[in-house]
Amino acid sequence: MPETPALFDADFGGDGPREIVPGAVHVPGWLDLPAQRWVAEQFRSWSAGPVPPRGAMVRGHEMSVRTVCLGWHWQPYRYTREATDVNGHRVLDMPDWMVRMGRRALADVAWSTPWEAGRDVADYTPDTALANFYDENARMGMHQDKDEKSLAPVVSVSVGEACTFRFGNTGNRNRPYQDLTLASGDLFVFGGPARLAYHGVTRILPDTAPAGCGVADGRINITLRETGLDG
Ligand SMILES: O=C(O)CCC(=O)C(=O)O
Ligand SMILES: [Fe+2]
Repeated sequence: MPETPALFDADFGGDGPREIVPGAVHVPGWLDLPAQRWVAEQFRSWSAGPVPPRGAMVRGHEMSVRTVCLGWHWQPYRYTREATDVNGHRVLDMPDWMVRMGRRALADVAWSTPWEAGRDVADYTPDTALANFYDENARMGMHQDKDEKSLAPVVSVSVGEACTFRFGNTGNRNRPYQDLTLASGDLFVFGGPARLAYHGVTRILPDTAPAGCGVADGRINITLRETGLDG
């Protein structure tokens, strides 16, 4: 009798979920064009304030990626309600649609690893979103998302130009890693054994934004996270 293929076999085919390593799943084309345009429009409205996108200062260097945060403001290496490293204003609230989007994402990748006793997809409640903008020269070095107290999965969506996304291991920023293309509309989820894997963006692929995605130049990426913080 032939073996039943596992859900995330490499030959799962087409544009379905692909497991990159255990706990990390890529879903190409998860958002359709109208949804991508809508996300791009939301990004533009957040950028109008109260806290504008900024390149965070990391060890004395301004990041080439510009970030605007919702719910909680991230700065190296903590979360605050006020953007004390920008203009001191409180960031916008986390929109409900993002919580729904996060739950939908976990459901669509059939997330089944509890990150805490009794916690699962139905009560995934991301309370911060880091919305990044990459121009064609922006990069993000290999790092771990480890300023959250919660080990709930990170849900990432991208709109605009594609990038080369490097997803590595939990031990260090070097090999083994895999380079994959994250294109407009793609979903990427990492949690469980991959939650603290090093990852980064090595380059933006010019002229790859699909017509009608709402972003002509550059790339928007939004990561939803649970901070595990109170108040
Ligand atoms: O742009 C991406 O796809 C990844 C962003 C990221 O790793 C982060 O914001 O921590
Ligand atoms: Fe990250």
